[in-house]
Amino acid sequence: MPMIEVQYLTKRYRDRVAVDDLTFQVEEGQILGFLGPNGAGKSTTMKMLTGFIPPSEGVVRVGGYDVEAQPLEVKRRIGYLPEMPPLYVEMTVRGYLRFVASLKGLSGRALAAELERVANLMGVTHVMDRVIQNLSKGYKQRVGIAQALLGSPPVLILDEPTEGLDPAQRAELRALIKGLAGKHTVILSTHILPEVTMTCEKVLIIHQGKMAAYDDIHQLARLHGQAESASLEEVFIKLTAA
Ligand SMILES: Nc1ncnc2c1ncn2[C@@H]1O[C@H](COP(=O)(O)OP(=O)(O)OP(=O)(O)O)[C@@H](O)[C@H]1O
Repeated sequence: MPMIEVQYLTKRYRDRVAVDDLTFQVEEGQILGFLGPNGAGKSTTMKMLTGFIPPSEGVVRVGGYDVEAQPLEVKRRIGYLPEMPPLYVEMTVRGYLRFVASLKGLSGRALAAELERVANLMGVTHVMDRVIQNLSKGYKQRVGIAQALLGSPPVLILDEPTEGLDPAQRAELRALIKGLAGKHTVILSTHILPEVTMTCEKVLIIHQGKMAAYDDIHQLARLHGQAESASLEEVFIKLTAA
C-alpha cells in the first residue's frame, strides 16, 4: 500500500481552478520532488494533503487513512512545513518547540530529548532562548523545519524548506532530507531544481493546476528532454512553457 495516495484531487476557488484532477501516489520511504512555476498549485495541493483545507473533489489517503474522514489519524502521521510556518513569534524558540511537542503528545524526558534532537539537527541550539520574531529569516525557517521534524513523523510535507536558508544550511538540509529516505516518506516542493536532482528519485511537475509530468527523475529526461542527458531545468522549462 502506498503511504500517500491522491486521487482526482481538485481545488476550486470560486471560478479559479487552482488544482485540477491530480492523481499520484508516494510509496513508503520515497522522496517525491514537487515542482511547478509560481501559482501552479503546489501549496494548495500540500494544504489539502495535510487536511489544512478541504478539496473540492477527490480523495487523499495517508497511511491508509482518509484525510477528510480521519483527519486526526492523518495529522498524527504528518510533519508539515507550510509555506508560511505558523510560528508564534512572541514565544522563544524553546517555548514554541516545547508547545508543538506537547501538542504531538510528548511530555517529560521524552519531550526534552526530542527537543534537543531536533534543535541539534537544525542547528538552533544556540538560539533556543531567543524570541522568534527577533531571529533572521533563515533561523525562523530552521525553527519551522524543526517543528515539522518533532516526534519523527513517518510522513513529511515540506513546502519550500530551503527558502531563506544560506548555502551551507541548504546543503545540510538537503543531506538531512536525503537521509530521511527509507524511514520517512517525503514530499518536497522547491524552486531550486538541482535540489530535486540531488534529493529525489521521483518528480511530479504541475502547471496551471494540472499534472505536466510524473516520473522517475531519469525517465523524465529521456521522455521529455532533447537528449537523455537533458537537465531537469530543460525539461521543466519545456513542460511549463505554455
Ligand atoms: N485562498 C485563495 N483564494 C483564491 N485563490 C487562491 C487562494 N489560494 C491560492 N489561490 C490561487 O490558486 C493558485 C495556486 O496557488 P498556490 O499558492 O497553490 O501556487 P504555488 O504553486 O504554491 O505557487 P508559488 O510557487 O508561487 O508558491 C494561484 O492562482 C493562486 O492565486
